[in-house]
Amino acid sequence: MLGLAATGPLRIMPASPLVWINGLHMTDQRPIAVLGGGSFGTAVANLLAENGHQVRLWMRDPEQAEAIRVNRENPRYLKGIKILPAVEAVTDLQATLEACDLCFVALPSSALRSVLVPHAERLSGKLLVSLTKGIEAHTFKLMSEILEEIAPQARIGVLSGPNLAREIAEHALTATVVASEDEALCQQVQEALHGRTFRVYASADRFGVELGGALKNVYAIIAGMAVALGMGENTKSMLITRALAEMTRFAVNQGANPMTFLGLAGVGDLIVTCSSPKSRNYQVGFALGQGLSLEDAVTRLGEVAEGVNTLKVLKAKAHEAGVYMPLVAGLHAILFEGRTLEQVIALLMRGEPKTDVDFISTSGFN
Ligand SMILES: NC(=O)C1=CN([C@@H]2O[C@H](COP(=O)(O)OP(=O)(O)OC[C@H]3O[C@@H](n4cnc5c(N)ncnc54)[C@H](OP(=O)(O)O)[C@@H]3O)[C@@H](O)[C@H]2O)C=CC1
Ligand SMILES: O=C(CO)COP(=O)(O)O
Repeated sequence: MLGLAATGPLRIMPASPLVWINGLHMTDQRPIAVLGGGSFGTAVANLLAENGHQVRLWMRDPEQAEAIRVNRENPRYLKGIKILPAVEAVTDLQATLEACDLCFVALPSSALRSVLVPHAERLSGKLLVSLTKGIEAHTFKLMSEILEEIAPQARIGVLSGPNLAREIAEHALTATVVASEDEALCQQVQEALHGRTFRVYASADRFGVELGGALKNVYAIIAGMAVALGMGENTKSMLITRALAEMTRFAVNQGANPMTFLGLAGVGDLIVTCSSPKSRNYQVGFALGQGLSLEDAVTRLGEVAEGVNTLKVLKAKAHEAGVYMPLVAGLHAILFEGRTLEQVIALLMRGEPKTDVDFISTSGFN
């Protein structure tokens, strides 16, 4: 059986069912796995299928898999989008991992570890690419760090950028970033996903790219809240710009490259998530701004909004690291410390004067 672990340069040609090895094309291409049958997993599975790949879309719920098999649609998470015939909805994770070498992981951050730990041995030597934009509670680990811990013999990367699942599925022109220290992995992911409407850039800053995707969710909650409260465009612009300053300041403190935050996975993803009512984190913020409790806002959404958990762990980590993050502290105070919005706004606006662009310098944590 031919696999990605074969020796020599290996290229998966886009829009072709052929695998190229050392200049020869072969037809027994291994399928690609997408783990997680939510909106993003489904959208990425369709992209891969459009490029000529056989895809195993793994999900835990047999009823949802059956619905996809019968109706060629994911009615719960991506209603109205036709799922291509090359996407096979499956529920046997062991068989999926045995069949595939390249695996995209689109599970919620709360589930990734528990789903994959029982299969740790099977992950050895595979290419594992996390699509998940979250941080593990208690450990503050990013998803690729968890993958690395579970499967030290695997090759690890992340994919992140301004990538609303529905827009990808509807073929809005979209760009993203694959990030890994493993250049060959980046190239393989680019070739597998690059297509007519989806462009994939590469980066070696896996930590920065992944952190950007996780952090921006918190600010999207704030942006949604601001819109629900009828705040203007000046406010939105101030929020996004100061959010970028704050997240970059934190990321630099943690060892990321600040330049990454000027790219698609930094400011790009921050803009789309803070501007679009299609973002689930924005929707949670909007509901909070309408007066719903956090619990009701999350229940009404019924989908993953990673920013809520990220807020909790980020507030604690920023405190521990001594990084100034007033927006994170303010949202945390409203959601978990019983402060009112008015109190927090007053505190933020009347804080001591600061310098504008201060966050690139590792010494200027103000
Ligand atoms: N949607 C988007 O636009 C984008 C999402 N992402 C990231 O992708 C990740 C997944 O989000 P998304 O696809 O949107 O999520 P959705 O809310 O659309 O779907 C969640 C999926 O996760 C499954 N799931 C939940 N818990 C478990 C578990 N314990 N074991 C197995 N499967 C589980 C759900 O299955 P079930 O129905 O059985 O509960 C469902 O298939 C998130 O980290 C998100 O930040 C990244 C970029 C864009
Ligand atoms: O990450 C996303 C867009 O890039 C999706 O954001 P939400 O999880 O808030 O929907």
